[in-house]
Amino acid sequence: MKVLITDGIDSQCAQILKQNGFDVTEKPKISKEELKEIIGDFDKLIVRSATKVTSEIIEAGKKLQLIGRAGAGVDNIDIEAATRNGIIVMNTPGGNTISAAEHTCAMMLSAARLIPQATADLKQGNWNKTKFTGVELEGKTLSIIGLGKIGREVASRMQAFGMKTIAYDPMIPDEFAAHLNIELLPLHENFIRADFITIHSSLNESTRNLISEGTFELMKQGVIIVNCARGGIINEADLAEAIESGKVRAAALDVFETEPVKADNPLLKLERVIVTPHIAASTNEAQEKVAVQIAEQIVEWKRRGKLEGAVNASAVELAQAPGVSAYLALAEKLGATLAQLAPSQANKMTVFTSGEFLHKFNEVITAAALKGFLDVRQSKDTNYINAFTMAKECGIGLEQKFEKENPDYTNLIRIELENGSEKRMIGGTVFGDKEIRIVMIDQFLVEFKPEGHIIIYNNIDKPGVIAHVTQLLLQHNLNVAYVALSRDEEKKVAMTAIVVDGEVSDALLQAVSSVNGVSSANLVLL
Ligand SMILES: NC(=O)c1ccc[n+]([C@@H]2O[C@H](COP(=O)([O-])OP(=O)(O)OC[C@H]3O[C@@H](n4cnc5c(N)ncnc54)[C@H](O)[C@@H]3O)[C@@H](O)[C@H]2O)c1
Ligand SMILES: O=C(O)[C@H](O)COP(=O)(O)O
Repeated sequence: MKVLITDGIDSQCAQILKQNGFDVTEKPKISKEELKEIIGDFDKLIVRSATKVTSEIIEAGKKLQLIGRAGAGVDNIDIEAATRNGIIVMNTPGGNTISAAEHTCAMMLSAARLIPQATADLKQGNWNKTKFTGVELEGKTLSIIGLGKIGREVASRMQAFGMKTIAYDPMIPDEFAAHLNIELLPLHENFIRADFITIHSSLNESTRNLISEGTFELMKQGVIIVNCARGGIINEADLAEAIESGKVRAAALDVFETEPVKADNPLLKLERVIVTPHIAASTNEAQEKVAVQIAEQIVEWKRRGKLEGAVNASAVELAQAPGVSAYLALAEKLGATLAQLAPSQANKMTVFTSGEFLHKFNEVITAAALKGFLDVRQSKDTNYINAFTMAKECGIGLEQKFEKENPDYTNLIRIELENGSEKRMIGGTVFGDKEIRIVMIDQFLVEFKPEGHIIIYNNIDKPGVIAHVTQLLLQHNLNVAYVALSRDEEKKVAMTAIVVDGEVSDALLQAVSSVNGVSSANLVLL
């Protein structure tokens, strides 16, 4: 319950958290050295864009469970490192959308009409009416790169100015854009057709340097460019050149490759560039909204386990769906059982789900199976956030498959683990709401509750084997809770799972393995 708040986050954030029993420390101007030194004491960190939550900070945050971003962009947080360490990263979608959209429109109008330059000039005592001749927006084509929450708000506002809106966003369907009166076009066509371009995508590997030397060549002479999304999406050196050459008439920038922007940045020296210091979200309204939103999201998560705004925890979000928890418990047990049955070198896992209900939970079921498996196989903590990264780091190849209906079970989870030629398989289901059962191991159909100390062995199907084994259990004073027997009549082999009421010693397991006809005996602890 210890939360560290850095950057200037509205006081309502701390207030709400304190009212809900959190122990809050506010350090608005913390250095990266101090952050590294103290982060180990906190389980939650809340930031805006100034604090760089690097992998170094994340590794130092031994108790960290959650990094909250009071805002939209999470590019100042090393999501990969957070995910590897099982830490939830959440932002506040929508909290500052309107402010950012309004700022973008203001920047576009200012760039078109040279308002900041004219203001500065007039304040110096001049009266230059011709120097500040601008361009109209009416009838011009505006290209929106990134048609997310802010992009859409900008579109509707600029349509009111009579602009034609086109856009590029690989995640948005044509019909959705058409419904907003926006024509979705390939990226290069946006560049070719636009009179104005505004950027509203996140900064990611596909958008870094999205606008650079080669793309300026495609653009119309005299295009106006606005970036209130993220520095790094437009290559600053190339933009400076394009402005100097006249290709770009004007640029309006709220964000920069390096922030705070350095005084010698060539863009700052260009008359046709207008700039603001990353303030698109800096309104009283937006700051209140994101502060309250992040605090409430954290309280909801802690109080009711409800996860909202997480950017790296889709499996955790799915795990909250009604009816799925018993299947997750089952998947963990199946993973843990397989980890104890299969040879240690086995490294290719396939998780099969069948049944209509399980279809949409494939991902979280796989995360649960991996958690169960890795909890047994390795010492690091695994959770639904880092399960996939952990599996990759352990060299486990992973496949998820959805099978057709199983004739015997409405919903079934099966996991296969392979090691070259050898393959082990385990399957289970849930009876009613919460009765979890293992129902198959390899080719054998069984049925037992995966709980406690379980001896599982294969044997030649002949008289006397079970009698011999139960004799050994008696000698070790062990009560049998449950026995599940199954056989492969064709191959004349059998499999037995015996749930016992106490601990199984190595000596007993060795003795069971040595019983005539038993080919392998394993102890499974669940
Ligand atoms: N300057 C500021 O103060 C300020 C304020 C708020 C948001 N932002 C930034 O604005 C951006 C948009 O925020 P939002 O809330 O609308 O986010 P959003 O997630 O709603 O929208 C982002 C959109 O970008 C799209 N996208 C991803 N990769 C793309 C690509 N290669 N090409 C085109 N589109 C791509 C996504 O599909 C998504 O629709 C973010 O970068 C955010 O950090 C800046
Ligand atoms: O992504 C965002 O939300 C904006 O860039 C705002 O950043 P800020 O919270 O540092 O103003």
